[in-house]
Amino acid sequence: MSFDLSLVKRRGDTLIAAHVEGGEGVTVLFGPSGAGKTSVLDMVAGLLRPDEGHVRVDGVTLFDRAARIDLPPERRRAGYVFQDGRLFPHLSVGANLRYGERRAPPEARWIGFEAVVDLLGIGHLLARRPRTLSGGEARRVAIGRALLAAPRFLLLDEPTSFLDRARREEVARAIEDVRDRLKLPILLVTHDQGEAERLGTRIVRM
Ligand SMILES: Nc1ncnc2c1ncn2[C@@H]1O[C@H](COP(=O)(O)OP(=O)(O)OP(=O)(O)O)[C@@H](O)[C@H]1O
Repeated sequence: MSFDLSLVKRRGDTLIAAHVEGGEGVTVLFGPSGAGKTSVLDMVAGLLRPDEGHVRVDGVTLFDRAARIDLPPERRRAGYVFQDGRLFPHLSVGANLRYGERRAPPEARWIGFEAVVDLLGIGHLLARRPRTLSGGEARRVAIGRALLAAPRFLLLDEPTSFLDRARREEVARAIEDVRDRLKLPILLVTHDQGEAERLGTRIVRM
């Protein structure tokens, strides 16, 4: 089992609740704007504290309110790809990727620079600055940077939003490759039904 989540959080007037028991592959959080999908990713990453519940990934407890366990984000080892990518604008693509790699403790590294570059097809972009990339290229680089930090699991927040059809296809294929070749547990947020069905091994409605 990969994700075992039971989360309750009140934010303003909204009560966010999510229950996920997933196997391998991609678990999709699907639902309308404001349902709390990004908040769930933040709780799994350790950026937002749930009011109740637990977060377990591959049998490791990252948070358990009752047992008073609350690992800090850096010990959870999430590869969190935010909706806007958040590449460093002043660094080249290659330097953005190397930044991810430096965050990984050497003994934890399980994938190398060349393997990530090949998997995501970004070798021709290494010298470029983020502002010169297309939306799809930037998303693939952000996924690459997250992978190089040797995550135990990936959190992808609306990875194809604000992209045109061709770029959506490019990013969806990259996620399929990560899913099928790396066997990393992935929690992915979308409000696009087609994308949920295409990428999700299972869909959790919120
Ligand atoms: N910092 C905050 N303080 C108070 N309420 C917040 C805060 N951030 C988000 N919320 C509220 O929490 C709820 C869930 O927000 P969240 O961003 O997790 O939803 P979402 O499903 O990811 O939405 P979207 O698809 O629009 O990104 C919303 O009602 C939102 O208004």
